[in-house]
Amino acid sequence: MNIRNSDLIKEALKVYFIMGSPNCKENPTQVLQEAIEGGITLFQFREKGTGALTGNAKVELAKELQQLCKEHQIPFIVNDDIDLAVALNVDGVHIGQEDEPVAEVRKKIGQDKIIGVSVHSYDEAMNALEGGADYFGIGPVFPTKTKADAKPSNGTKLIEELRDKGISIPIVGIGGITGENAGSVIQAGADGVSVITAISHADSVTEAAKKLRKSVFDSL
Ligand SMILES: Cc1ncc(COP(=O)(O)OP(=O)(O)O)c(N)n1
Ligand SMILES: Cc1nc(C(=O)O)sc1CCOP(=O)(O)O
Ligand SMILES: [Mg+2]
Repeated sequence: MNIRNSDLIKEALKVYFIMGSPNCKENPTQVLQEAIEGGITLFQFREKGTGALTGNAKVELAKELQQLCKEHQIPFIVNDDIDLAVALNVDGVHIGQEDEPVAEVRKKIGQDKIIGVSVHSYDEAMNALEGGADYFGIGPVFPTKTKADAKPSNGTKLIEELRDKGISIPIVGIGGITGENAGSVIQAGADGVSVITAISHADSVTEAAKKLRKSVFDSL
C-alpha cells in the first residue's frame, strides 16, 4: 500500500492529534490510548516546549507511542526531528518554514514517507508543492496559546484561497480548533483538523476525540 496516496492522506488527516509530554496532564501513552479509543485518525509526536524531553528519554517515549499507533494502524508522524524520524522508520514528518527545506528532508527520509509542510501564503504553498510536500498544515486558524511563536490567527482564508485556485493537495487546519469550530474548517475546504489542547487537556480525552470526529464527519 502506498502511504503517500493523496486519498489515503486525506482520510488520515480527518482527526489529527498532535502532542508531546509537555501537552499532557497525565501519562502521554495513556492520553494517546484514550485518544485512539475516541477515534483519532493520525498522530504527530511533537516533543517541544517547556519541559520537553530530550536525548534517550525522548527516543524512548517516541518508540512507545509509535508502537501504540502501530497496534491500532494509526500513521505516526514526527515533528521537526528528521534524525529521529529516520532512526525509528516512522510513517512521515511534519516540517515548517523554519525547518529544513522539503527537498532536503525528502532526500533524508525517502520516497515512501509522508511530508507535511506548514504554509502561510500562496507562495509558500507553491514552494512546498514543488519540493514534494504531501499535505499542508495551515494555521493558526483560530487564536492559540499552545505555540508561543505562532503567527496571528488568519481564519480559513488561505484554505479557501488555495481551493479556489484549484490546489487539491490534502490540507489540515491547525490552531485553536475545537469540537465547536471544527466544522467551519472542513466547510472551508480542509480535509481534516489537527489539534493539541482540545484533546490533550480535555476532562475526557476519549469523549473530546469523539466529539471532534463527529464534528468533522458531520461537516463533510
Ligand atoms: C499539522 C501541523 N501543522 C502545522 C504545524 C506547525 O509546524 P511548524 O510551523 O514547524 O511549528 P512547530 O510545530 O514545529 O512548532 C504542525 N506541527 N503540524
Ligand atoms: C503546533 C501548532 N502549529 C500552529 C500553526 O499555526 O502552524 S498552531 C499550533 C498549536 C496548536 O495547538 P492547539 O490545538 O492547542 O491550539
Ligand atoms: Mg517545525
